[in-house]
Amino acid sequence: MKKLNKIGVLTSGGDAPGMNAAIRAVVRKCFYEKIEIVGVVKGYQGLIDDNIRLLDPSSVSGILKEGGTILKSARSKDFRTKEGRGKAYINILKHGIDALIVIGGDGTFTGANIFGEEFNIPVVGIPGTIDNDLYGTDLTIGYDTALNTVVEAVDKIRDTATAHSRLFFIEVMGRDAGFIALSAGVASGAEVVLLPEKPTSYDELKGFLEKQYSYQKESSIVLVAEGENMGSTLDIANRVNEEHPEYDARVTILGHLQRGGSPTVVDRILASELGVAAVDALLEGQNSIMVGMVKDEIEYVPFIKAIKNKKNVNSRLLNLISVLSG
Ligand SMILES: Nc1ncnc2c1ncn2[C@@H]1O[C@H](COP(=O)(O)OP(=O)(O)OP(=O)(O)O)[C@@H](O)[C@H]1O
Ligand SMILES: O=P(O)(O)OC[C@H]1O[C@](O)(CO)[C@@H](O)[C@@H]1O
Ligand SMILES: [Mg+2]
Repeated sequence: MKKLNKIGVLTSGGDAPGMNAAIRAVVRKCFYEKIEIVGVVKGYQGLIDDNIRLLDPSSVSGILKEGGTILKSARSKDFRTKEGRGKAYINILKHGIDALIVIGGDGTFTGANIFGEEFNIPVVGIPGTIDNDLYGTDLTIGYDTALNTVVEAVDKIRDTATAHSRLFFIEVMGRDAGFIALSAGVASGAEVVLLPEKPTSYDELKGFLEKQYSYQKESSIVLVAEGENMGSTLDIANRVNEEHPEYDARVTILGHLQRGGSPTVVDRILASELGVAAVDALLEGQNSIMVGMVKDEIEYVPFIKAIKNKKNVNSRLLNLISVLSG
């Protein structure tokens, strides 16, 4: 195994609270192990554009509690091309980088897997995405903070919904995954959740809502994952209002506020553990793997498994929504 003298670290895809805590852990662990560490600014695009700078323990002072990412993030189109990845590799050689740590989601790991195979450079991934849609880790960095943000917002909407006896459709993030909608739904007492993993028909939804209305509930909340199957949340709510004007339905789209804010304790600890584990993995000669946390143990999960294997939504939680919404 080639000696590790210099590691590069980057954040990629949607930012997630706790990415900074992970960067800090990687940088401080490298210092501890006497390995040089450089930060790549703006994800894979920064590798292509040679936007690379030296980091030291003081460059990560005070960032543990900060949302966003000091290294910035990007969704790089160029990295999807062989030519772009070729440019990235030239810059890796230019800076003498021996291995990469990438912090991001499924897309980031897909890119890392291709790059590692093309150029034979060791890459280790740290799961950082609010979506929690990676197999091989119980939680991804940022998910817990996003959940807390969503629940705080839904609680507030519940106050006004109850005051006016209204139905609210609240859209949360999750292009392809319903983890945020489901867990936040249980934690905020949502009456219905709409998830991409469990397609619901309009008639089923109508049936749920009619049942709720017949109970004379003070308010009802439908938490909608953005990737659910029925189309736009506004269209669903408009149709419901046309057929049932008495529900007086309203729509709130929580949007990007879910990605910001200071990370929770859970995310800070997870990010610190996985940041250190990623450097350990490289020192052990690991390659093309994600470091995950399963039942409080660090696991090395091949990128291909983390991306391709399906992490199932918790059917117990789904059942709770219908049992407890009465
Ligand atoms: N097939 C691919 N080939 C090369 N690079 C890829 C590929 N898929 C994704 N990437 C790179 O990874 C970046 C991040 O992926 P993506 O935008 O899907 O976000 P993500 O890592 O899944 O995070 P999140 O879902 O939380 O936003 C892409 O912008 C692109 O640069
Ligand atoms: O607006 P952007 O940055 O493209 O990101 C939106 C997407 O990113 C995610 O938040 C994940 O980071 C998805 O749930 C969402 O669909
Ligand atoms: Mg993703």
